Amino acid sequence: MTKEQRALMKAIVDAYNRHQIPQDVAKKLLQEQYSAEENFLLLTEMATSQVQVLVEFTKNIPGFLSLDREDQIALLKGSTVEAMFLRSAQVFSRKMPNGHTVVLEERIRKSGIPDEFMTPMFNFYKSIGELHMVQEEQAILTAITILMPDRPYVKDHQAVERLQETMLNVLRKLCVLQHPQEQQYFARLLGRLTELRTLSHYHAEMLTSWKMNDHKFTPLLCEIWDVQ
Ligand SMILES: CC1(C)[C@H]2CC[C@]1(C)[C@H](OC(=O)c1ccc(O)cc1)C2
Repeated sequence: MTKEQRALMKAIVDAYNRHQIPQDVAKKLLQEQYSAEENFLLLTEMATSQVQVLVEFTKNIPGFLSLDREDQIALLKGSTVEAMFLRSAQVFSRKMPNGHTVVLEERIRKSGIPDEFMTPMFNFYKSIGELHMVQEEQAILTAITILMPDRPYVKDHQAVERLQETMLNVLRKLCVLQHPQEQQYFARLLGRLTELRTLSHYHAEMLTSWKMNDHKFTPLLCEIWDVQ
């Protein structure tokens, strides 16, 4: 890896680690009681803090702030769901002490999310867990997800493509270094991004079903996902 690539990777990993989900949200998962209403409120708090953390992380991706302003918004709005699932999959499969994972899974299952959404979501978490990504890979893969040139309403495709390509080159080298025995590891990582897209489709349905049951979202979530 060249000096620049190592510097880029360090900048992204530092940003990824600097912006963590506040501990109080994670702690609350263990404390509050188990009513569907309480669970929904906790997931709302979790989603809101995840979006805040993602916005801060994105602003620290080298080159992002020099993109066209409207394209920055388009990328954030288009990638938040996928980046959120990717991050929670990583949190789920690694960071969280075992107790939390079981509790979080329990709360998610009992928060009014339609069952047909549960299976794909937890399958995704498992498939991410099985990859045993190092944190550098997680951080760069998240940046790659955010810098997707084909998001709706992106005007300057080229500029986003150039940034994403730089990240892809770093990730490819990193995968060879970190998983020398697995030839296709890099390809498998990118394959997860395809799986993520199907999840964001389910997510839209999840929001609708919550909306139908008169659940309230926070202003930030309404804004980022165009929910009125
Ligand atoms: C772990 C998850 C990624 C999975 C279950 C909780 C999440 C944080 C996310 O929740 C929301 O999107 C969400 C959206 C609006 C709302 O009011 C509550 C949660 C979906």
